Amino acid sequence: RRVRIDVVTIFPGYLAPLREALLGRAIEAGLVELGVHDLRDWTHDVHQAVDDSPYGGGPGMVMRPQVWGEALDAVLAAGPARLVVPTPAGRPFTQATAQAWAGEERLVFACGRYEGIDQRVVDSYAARMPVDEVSIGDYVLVGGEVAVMVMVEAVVRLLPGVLGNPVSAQEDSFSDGLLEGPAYTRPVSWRGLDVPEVLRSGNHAAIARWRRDRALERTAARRPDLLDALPEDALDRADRAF
Ligand SMILES: Nc1cc(-c2ccc3cc[nH]c3c2)n[nH]1
Repeated sequence: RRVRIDVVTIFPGYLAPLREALLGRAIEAGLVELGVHDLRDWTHDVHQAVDDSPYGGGPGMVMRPQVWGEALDAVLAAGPARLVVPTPAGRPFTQATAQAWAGEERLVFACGRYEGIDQRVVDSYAARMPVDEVSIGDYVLVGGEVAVMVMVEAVVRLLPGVLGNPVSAQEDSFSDGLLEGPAYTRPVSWRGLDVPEVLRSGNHAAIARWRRDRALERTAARRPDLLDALPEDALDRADRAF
């Protein structure tokens, strides 16, 4: 199954890293198609204006609906898709979102800049296709491009054939609801710090127990919200020590 991803932005160069490394190889292997489009290609004025002052006043500029409408109509002409608009005001983008989108045939990302895109763009497309306004976290970026990079990477790594060892995609930090614990490799002693004995014991039950304990400990310390979100039966008696 291949996914077609299109991105519309006024800074197409910002998306260039998507063609590097793992994702670049996935594109070359035909596992995913990526199209990056310059919003200004759909302007008609000499200044290629994509923004204008906000109705109701306030700081900054808002991106004009007409230009976005022509760009998205053109990009969407290739077939039905899910439209994704990054915004700090969006629903949280999570691993579950990435999993869901990995099953889509087409994703179109609209990268805003300035104070964002005229709301009528989202409203008009939401009438005829799935439109998701999503946030990648509670911090404010200057535009949607970085958020799109994050989301594209999170989605594409889940596609069959993209990751060398697909199991790691299943055993993500968030797949059992806990954070990933610490990892170690050679040398056994480094700058006076030793690898925990249990990991070199060959006792796989003890190793599994130790790893779960470290994951629980870390989750309790850093993300108690994830612990609270665990289903009732997720923690056994040994787990409840944390
Ligand atoms: N999670 C998150 C998204 C954004 C974002 C997304 C689009 C635009 C357009 C202009 N500023 C933007 C900021 N910041 N933080």
